[in-house]
Amino acid sequence: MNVLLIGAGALGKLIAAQLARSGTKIQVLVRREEQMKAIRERGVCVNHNNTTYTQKLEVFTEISDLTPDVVILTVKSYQTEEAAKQITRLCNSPTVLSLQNGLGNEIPLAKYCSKDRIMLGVCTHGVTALSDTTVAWNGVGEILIGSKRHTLAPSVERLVRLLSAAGLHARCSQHIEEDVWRKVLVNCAINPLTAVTRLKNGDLLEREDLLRIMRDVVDEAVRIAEAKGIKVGEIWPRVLDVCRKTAENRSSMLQDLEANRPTEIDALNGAIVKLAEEMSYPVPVNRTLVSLVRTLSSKEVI
Ligand SMILES: NC(=O)C1=CN([C@@H]2O[C@H](COP(=O)(O)OP(=O)(O)OC[C@H]3O[C@@H](n4cnc5c(N)ncnc54)[C@H](OP(=O)(O)O)[C@@H]3O)[C@@H](O)[C@H]2O)C=CC1
Ligand SMILES: CC(C)(CO)C(=O)C(=O)O
Repeated sequence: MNVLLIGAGALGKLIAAQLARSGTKIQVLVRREEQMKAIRERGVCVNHNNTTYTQKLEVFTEISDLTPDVVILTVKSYQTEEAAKQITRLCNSPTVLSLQNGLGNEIPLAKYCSKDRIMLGVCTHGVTALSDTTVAWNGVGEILIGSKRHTLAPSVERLVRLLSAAGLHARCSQHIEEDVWRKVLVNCAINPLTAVTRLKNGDLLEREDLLRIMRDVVDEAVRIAEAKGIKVGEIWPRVLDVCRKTAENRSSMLQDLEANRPTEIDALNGAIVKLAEEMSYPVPVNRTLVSLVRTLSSKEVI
């Protein structure tokens, strides 16, 4: 099976390196010549559990001659459309797996790829990019893969086996929409609040006032999920558990703000607000956090 991965950031480099190391044929599409040259020269270096390995990778900036069976998308949610357009330039019609966080990544994908070939994934590994060629794999998690249409493309079970053989703990999910929502709800509770306060995830647990805000974020967002017919179950204990297990983390949204990069707020709390508007449900706490994060990430704020 040929796999093409688009986006060699933190998560992409880890997945590509682990797959290549375990013998899967994987090609990687990046968008900068500079990164392509660096990976061709030095390979990708993965730091994990006080050990380091380096893996050579096939890397390109041009997609046109490739014929992958599966495309794995590991760009940020706001980069999906640009990446999806590139998929149309492939010679074939592969299965496309989004491993991105957030709601609605499949919408721009569906403009360019057939819906029955779009698969969604939920990834709970924790990876930080240290450079264009180096990542730190800080948290071992798992990858769930499924389809909103409940029918898995034939290549998916094979991909799940390859990801598992690569040490990435993958499995198929029959309820991927619920799984995506559960992760989104946790990210909605933790990410914007850590971004606004500049606290680590674990610090949120120390403050009653912040816990109350998180609880309100979750309650509002769970109502939206339920109104959409998504059964998410108990989310609050999950939020507390993730805060405890990732206590020393600076959330991805906080890191994005500090590095002056766009954040994924629109695919998280922003998506909740959008759905709430469509249904005329009030979500004041989510709305406030979206405004604060957007303001902080606008160029005018120092
Ligand atoms: N990091 C993690 O631990 C986890 C991340 N996720 C999710 O995975 C997604 C990716 O996250 P992460 O890896 O951290 O993000 P990064 O910003 O580190 O990586 C995104 C990469 O995509 C590249 N890219 C963007 N557009 C294109 C394009 N059109 N063609 C080729 N490459 C492109 C970027 O290139 P450039 O460098 O040139 O900007 C960048 O290298 C997000 O949705 C995130 O929420 C989910 C679970 C865990
Ligand atoms: C789970 C959590 C909150 C870990 O930091 C995360 O996914 C993120 O930072 O985006």
